[in-house]
Amino acid sequence: ILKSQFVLPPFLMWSRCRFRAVNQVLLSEFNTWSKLEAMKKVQQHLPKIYVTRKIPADGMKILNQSGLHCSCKSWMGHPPIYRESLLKGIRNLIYCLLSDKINKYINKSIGPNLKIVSTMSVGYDHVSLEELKKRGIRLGYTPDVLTDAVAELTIALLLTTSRRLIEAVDEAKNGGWGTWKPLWMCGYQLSQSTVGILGLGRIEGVAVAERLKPFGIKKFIYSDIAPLPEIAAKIQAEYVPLDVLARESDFLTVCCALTPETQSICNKHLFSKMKPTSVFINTSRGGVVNQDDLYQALVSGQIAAAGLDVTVPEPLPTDHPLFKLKNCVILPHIASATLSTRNAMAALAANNLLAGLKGEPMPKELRL
Ligand SMILES: O=C(O)C(=O)CO
Repeated sequence: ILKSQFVLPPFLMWSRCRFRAVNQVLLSEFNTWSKLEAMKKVQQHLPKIYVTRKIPADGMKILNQSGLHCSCKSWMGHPPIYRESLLKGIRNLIYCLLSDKINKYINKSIGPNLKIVSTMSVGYDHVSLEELKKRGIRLGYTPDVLTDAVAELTIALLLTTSRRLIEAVDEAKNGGWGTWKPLWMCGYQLSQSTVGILGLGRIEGVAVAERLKPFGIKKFIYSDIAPLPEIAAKIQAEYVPLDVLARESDFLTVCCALTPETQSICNKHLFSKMKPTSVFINTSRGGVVNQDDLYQALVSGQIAAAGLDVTVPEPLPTDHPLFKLKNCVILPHIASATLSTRNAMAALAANNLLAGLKGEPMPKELRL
């Protein structure tokens, strides 16, 4: 009894305290749990943005600071997002890149939830417009902001190819540079030349021509689905059929978008019409060129040289025959790759997405 008198009261006190403490913990846990559940429910109904790659800072900043109620997930891996992750990740809004195929398979697995696609690119050949239209999905893209960067690189690629700069640097490094020789490393000159532009509808064509003009070009000619007199007037370019473009151009630069009409439009028929001194440049999409035909045209001397910033596939396998040719310069799709342009593209794509989320007109929306 003595023992229990001494032992019991503190035990009772302790157990009462313990009960209260446990009760409080349980209560607060219950509160936290119900808050979490409530948050989960709210989250479930929030619009969900899925960003398919680490994007330039300006774009992410706009998404993070939008103040809009939405949940935003990103694929942070360096290689492009895996198809399975893309299918799992996306729900209502996708911020994607030109390397992500948004086609019927994606749309099927997402069902009716997908509302907005915003691509950080001017090209949208990786997106199935038909599928988007069928499902009432809106599409934002990024024209204009990359025009200067693409035009600058087109000029750089054209000069590198026509003046054989890669070959010349290799020769200088590797002991091929002997005494000065009158006909060694001769290339093709821009002054007094005819420049042909395939696709003047996109403003890259005009931007390229404006930059080439100071080189003393004799004549600009262009081909497109139809004459574009207003645009052509800016650079005094003459509209010609495709065959004439091929026949007369000393430099033929491809600026058109990849569409079913332009798929493989640069093929053996076109190359066979070109001069053996002509230089072919493509900074638009690899799909506009039949690469086997281009290879044959280059090895047979049907055309002088080619400069490509785009290929099929991308990346082009390192053992591809085109890499073996000295008269073919291949860049890894870097036409828009300047920091300011990539940030501008990222910001525009973010603003397109947020405008779509608010149900407002996008700054740059493709009418489907
Ligand atoms: O934006 C595009 O479509 C590009 O190809 C970027 O270089």
